[in-house]
Amino acid sequence: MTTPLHSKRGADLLHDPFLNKGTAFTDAERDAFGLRGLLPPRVMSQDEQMERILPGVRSKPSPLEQYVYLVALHDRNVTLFYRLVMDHLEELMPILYTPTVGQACQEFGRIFRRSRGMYITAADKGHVAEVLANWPQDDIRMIVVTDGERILGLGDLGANGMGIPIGKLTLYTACAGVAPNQCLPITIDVGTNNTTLRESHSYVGLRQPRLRGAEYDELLDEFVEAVQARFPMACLQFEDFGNHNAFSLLERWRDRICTFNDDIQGTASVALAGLYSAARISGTPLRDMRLLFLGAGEAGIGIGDLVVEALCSEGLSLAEARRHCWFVDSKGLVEHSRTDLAEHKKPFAHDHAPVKTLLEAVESLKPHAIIGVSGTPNTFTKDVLEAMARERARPIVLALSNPTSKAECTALQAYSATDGRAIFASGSPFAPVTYKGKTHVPGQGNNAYIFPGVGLGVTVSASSRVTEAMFASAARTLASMVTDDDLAIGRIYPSLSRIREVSRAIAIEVATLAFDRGLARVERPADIAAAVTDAMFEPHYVSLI
Ligand SMILES: O=C([O-])CC(=O)C(=O)O
Ligand SMILES: [Mg+2]
Repeated sequence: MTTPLHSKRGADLLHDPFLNKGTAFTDAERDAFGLRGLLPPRVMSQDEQMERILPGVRSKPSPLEQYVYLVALHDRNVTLFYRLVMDHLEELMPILYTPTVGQACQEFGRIFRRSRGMYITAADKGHVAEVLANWPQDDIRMIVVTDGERILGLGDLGANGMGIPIGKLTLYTACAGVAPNQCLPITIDVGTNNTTLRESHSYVGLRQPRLRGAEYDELLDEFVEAVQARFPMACLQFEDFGNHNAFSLLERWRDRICTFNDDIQGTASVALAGLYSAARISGTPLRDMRLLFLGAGEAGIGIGDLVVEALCSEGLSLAEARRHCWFVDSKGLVEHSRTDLAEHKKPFAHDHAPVKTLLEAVESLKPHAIIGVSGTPNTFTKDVLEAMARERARPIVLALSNPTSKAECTALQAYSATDGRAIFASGSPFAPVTYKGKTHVPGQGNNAYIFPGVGLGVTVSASSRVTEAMFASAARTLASMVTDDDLAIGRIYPSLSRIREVSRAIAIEVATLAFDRGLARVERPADIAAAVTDAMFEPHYVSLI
């Protein structure tokens, strides 16, 4: 008699999405686990199941309906879900991630079926540890947490923001093979200031205004400490917090626990990689580029800081490096005479006369790149793009705001206003554009190229910190995987079809850094690359007997 790998039988087994195989349970498993009669008789292979499921997804009339269908598949059979997603990543990523995940958050209450992840609320203050104790798995390695205040570029969606941690963790597994049962999405519900949402009948969160100030800080402190106690090996990723809290939480915790902020650091890393690739096309190296950001929030300042770090490592002084980065926020150019600047913008306030608009800033500064991180669509107007095209042979245009509806311009707008000369990438996917007989393939400058690999490297090494050096290294690794063929079609990132390869390469670099810097909490393996590969989850059914 072999001992079963778990104690579940019968209907309990079928209803456990991590163990369930549906019609793929073998005859021997059906006999051993009391499944006889509970399943239709034909035993199917995973390939045969895929042949049934994929047309099912494709037959749905809208991306949101496809999302709902895929979530239902995940709820009953996690292995088959990941097999499907991994084999059809380019097709399904826009459903499970940006842009559709944005709509899924907006409609979260309406499409809500089975709960996933955890909700910690303002009402749990003083009891957060007890709530976390309710999670059924102990060995959690990756947590993505949001408080829903700034979901993509869509603003305050309160507890409905849960779609984002779920979507990010889906990519951890699909793109990097972080084990799905070691992932935990968490929403901290401190209320919402979105009154329309709060009053709507389908809203799932607390119906109260957001906690602010000391009460918020105390709850978050309690949360982080409770996470450390309950899941000491977990990496805690902050996602889609409002600017103020995002910066202050990162400052508070980055040197004390294993944590990072994806919107600040992950986005920075993917943008830096894109600039390295764009330099290969334009012939102007990063150290000679002037960058103009639209938006001076998490993404903008995060990118600025990482660019500065990269330039300093090339020998520039801090002051010189900062002068490569200019920012326009909602009040105009960030410059010395401004008295209204938030702390995080001040290092980038240079000497310049006041300028009100992006167009004037482009005309005055003649940047090599404009980087849209404002969450405001249609801000890279025809005038702005034409001004870029006048000054630069190959203007770099990064419209990074998500979802697609918030992009600063479309791919077609970028190419047509610059006579096809723009080096364009966007946060959310755009289809290829054929302009004057040439087909341009926009790259997706999304932190999805970065965080899964960083997370895998951190888990394999059980790193106690996530460092800036890891994001700089991830950017270099990502850029090194961009081929001349990619650049020839205008794509400054590798094809999404290579994202597992990319994530694996990043993970190896990140884990190596953790071991080299003494941050790892496990013994150094003889072969780090092999250890990373071994750690990657594969969505194959394992025999239960
Ligand atoms: O989720 C994404 O697509 C990228 C991101 O972090 C954001 O826009 O907040
Ligand atoms: Mg985000």
